[in-house]
Amino acid sequence: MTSTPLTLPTDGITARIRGEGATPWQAAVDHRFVRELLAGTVPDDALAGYLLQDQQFLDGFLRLLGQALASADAPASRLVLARQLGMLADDEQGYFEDSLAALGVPADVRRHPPLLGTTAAFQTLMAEVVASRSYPRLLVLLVVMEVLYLDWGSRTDLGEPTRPEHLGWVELHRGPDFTRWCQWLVDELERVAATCHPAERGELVALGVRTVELELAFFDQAR
Ligand SMILES: Cc1ncc(CN)c(N)n1
Repeated sequence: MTSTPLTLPTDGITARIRGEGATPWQAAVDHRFVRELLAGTVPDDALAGYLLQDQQFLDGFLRLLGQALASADAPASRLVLARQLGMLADDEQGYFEDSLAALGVPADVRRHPPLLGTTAAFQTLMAEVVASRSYPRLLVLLVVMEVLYLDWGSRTDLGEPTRPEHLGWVELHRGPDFTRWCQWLVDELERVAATCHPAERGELVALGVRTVELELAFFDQAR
């Protein structure tokens, strides 16, 4: 269940983050919300509540990606990040709009959703890392946020949902394009972290584990 469709160097920083954050990582990938989403049994109010929070998370995530683009040390990296930003603005934002409408969330709630505690904590963490402009730190957050989602999205042992609101969220987090993006993020973090001082690598691992813990809390908040 903790396997990943990615190739991770066994002695790399990604493996260290996954190792030191193994308990919350595994709990998130096997969360009740994930199991019900993949089985197609998640209650509408739980999914709507989660999506209202995640749409606010997306705004911080876009800033994170935008700062990574600005901080990247190579033009080729900027192009990869720019393509992903475009995908999120089109496909992911479109999914939110269609699904929140299909779930019957009133327009005024969609416009002014409540901001819950873990979402606010995520926004604070993302803002802190954006302000640092540190490409390795930005990559740590992106790797955890994306690879953890790839890990649950790639599970095949929990069923296959049929409703578009369920399947759409799964499809955004699995498959060849998302896997390629996650592998690129991992490779980029490994490349950049290899040039960091060992003490800085230790700080990056701690930042990664803190992010894993917030991912678990985000699912707990939903269900
Ligand atoms: C909370 C959270 N973490 C990660 C992802 C994947 N981009 C997400 N949509 N939401």
